[in-house]
Amino acid sequence: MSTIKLLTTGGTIAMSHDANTGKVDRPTNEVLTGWLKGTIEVVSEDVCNKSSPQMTLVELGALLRAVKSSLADPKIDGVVVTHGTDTLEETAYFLDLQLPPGKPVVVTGAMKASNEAGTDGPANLMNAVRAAACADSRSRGVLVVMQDEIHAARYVTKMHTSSLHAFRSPESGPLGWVRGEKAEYRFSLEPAACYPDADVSSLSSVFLIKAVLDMGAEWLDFALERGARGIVLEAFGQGNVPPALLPGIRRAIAAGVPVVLVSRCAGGEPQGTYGYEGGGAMLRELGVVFARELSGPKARLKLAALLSLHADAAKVRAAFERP
Ligand SMILES: NC(=O)C[C@H](N)C(=O)O
Repeated sequence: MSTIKLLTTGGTIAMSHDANTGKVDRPTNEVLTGWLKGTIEVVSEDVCNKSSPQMTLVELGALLRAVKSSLADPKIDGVVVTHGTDTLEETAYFLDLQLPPGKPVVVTGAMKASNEAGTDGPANLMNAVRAAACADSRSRGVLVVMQDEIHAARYVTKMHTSSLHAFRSPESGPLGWVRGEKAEYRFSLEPAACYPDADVSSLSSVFLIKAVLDMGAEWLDFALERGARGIVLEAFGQGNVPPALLPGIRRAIAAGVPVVLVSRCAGGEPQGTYGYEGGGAMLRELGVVFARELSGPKARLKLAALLSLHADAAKVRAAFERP
């Protein structure tokens, strides 16, 4: 029988709904071990007990250490992390960036509290444990299991505020499904670069700025004044911004602050297609780095990881141009 390490961090999967106040609160990770009794060998450890908007680099650091030491234990075949869904995709990608290929690591959560009718927590947890116990889940990067779908941390995103089918991968679709007791994969990903020695502690100095219609360069200037070490720009469509942003982008690049561009669109990759003022072709010429399929929050994590490794402009570009 496989042995899976369950690392709990809180979130709705560990919360209950209070009928008197109508609030979902009071995380208690014990509920998780109760659901799993007798189904598979699971050893659990509470890393923290927070809702996911409250997660910080302190908890992420503790989680990474707990995952690494679990993976190093020869008795452990795979790891499942339970997490609140709001920032689940960031934590899953944070782990993905730093864990080399090997034993499965699966992140899951729930959209409904543990005592709500139709709660998805038990099924999500069961499926995550099954996926982690499956040898075919090895070396696929960190996986996210919600419902019976298996997603890549690199692509998955929370697309709905409350639906049980909130997690989707608009660019790739799920990699596979948990059917019965087994994980079945339909697609494989190109292996992504991994940065085991990275340290994302500079994350707060990597600013994420969203392009909106008729905006000016103030947010870029604000970021530079606040000592930004990197800027991720969530641009329109194929990678275009309002022309008024251009002076701010030029100032950032001249100051040695990398500007990494992602798209506001949930699917597709930004490209240097348009040659007009503010278009992607012009941004490329200015030295803006295009981040392929990553979302803004994930590109921010990757840029912080690269900065911690003292990556220069050429290395930042090369790292974002491949998965
Ligand atoms: N469904 C959830 O887990 C949402 C909750 N606010 C959290 O992220 O902790």
